[in-house]
Amino acid sequence: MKVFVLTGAGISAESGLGTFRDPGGLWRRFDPMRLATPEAFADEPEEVHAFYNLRRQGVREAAPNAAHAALARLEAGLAASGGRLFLCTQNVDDLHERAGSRAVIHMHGELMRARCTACGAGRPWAEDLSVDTACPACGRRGGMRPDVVWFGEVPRHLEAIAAALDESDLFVAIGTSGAVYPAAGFVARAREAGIPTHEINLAPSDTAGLFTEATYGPATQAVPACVD
Ligand SMILES: CC(C)NC(=O)[C@H](Cc1c[nH]c2ccccc12)NC(=O)[C@H](CCCC/N=C(/NCCC(=O)O)S[C@H]1O[C@H](COP(=O)(O)OP(=O)(O)OC[C@H]2O[C@@H](n3cnc4c(N)ncnc43)[C@H](O)[C@@H]2O)[C@@H](O)[C@H]1O)NC(=O)OCc1ccccc1
Repeated sequence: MKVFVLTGAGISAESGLGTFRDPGGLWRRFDPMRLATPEAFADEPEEVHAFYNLRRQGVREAAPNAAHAALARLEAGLAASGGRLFLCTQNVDDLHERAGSRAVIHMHGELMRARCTACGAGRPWAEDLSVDTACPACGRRGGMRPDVVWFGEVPRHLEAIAAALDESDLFVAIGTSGAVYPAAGFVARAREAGIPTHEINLAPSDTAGLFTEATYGPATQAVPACVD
């Protein structure tokens, strides 16, 4: 059995990491166009660094929850039975890995990594960034940025994602509102290919109508219930 799982901010909500669009969500409190675009970084780098330093601190202090752990078990179980889990996340936190998941595709990048816009070198990065931070590779200051995908930038691994999606036997979306593309378009692609689709979410998402099955409830209860 080949299972494709797409996760969003909802799977990390019960680990204390805010979602984006829910009441009190990040994009309800901050303007994404002023913080999560390359233009914003060019205009107000210190403001963007302050925003991501705050979120990076939140990720350091968070712990994976029962939903992350259930997916790590599913990965091992499918591998043991000759199948495969393809775990694609929109999340920039590292809670899937810290729960024991081995193969995690971060289509929107990783907050615990930084990249130099001058030489392109990327590396793990757990501390704050600022305009004075020097790139350990080329030494240039002011070019280090969070290694995440901002609005208007091309998401990562799109070819591998499309290939895995097309050959999967089941598509599952967990904790995502279906508001951001191209990720929000995956369920339609799976449906067009005749692949069964299952939504696991606190409430119906913007693309709820495209799923053949749905389980609604907190991820820490719904995901283990579906996996075990
Ligand atoms: C706003 C939207 C309309 N805009 C877009 O989609 C744009 C533009 C666009 C492109 N195509 C379009 C088509 C139509 C319209 C617009 C577009 N897309 C882009 O710019 C993308 C880049 C988008 C990536 C931006 N970066 C993020 N994050 C990283 C940074 C950062 O984190 O700061 S997006 C960010 O928001 C996205 C959505 O958030 P969710 O994870 O779904 O979270 P949300 O809060 O919305 O929902 C939470 C859900 O969980 C549920 N929930 C809550 N608690 C729980 C709980 N306890 N248990 C279970 N569920 C729970 C809730 O009910 C809710 O449903 C995530 O992807 C997340 O990564 N790039 C691109 O298109 O490049 C070109 C291209 C594309 C393909 C090929 C070639 C070229």
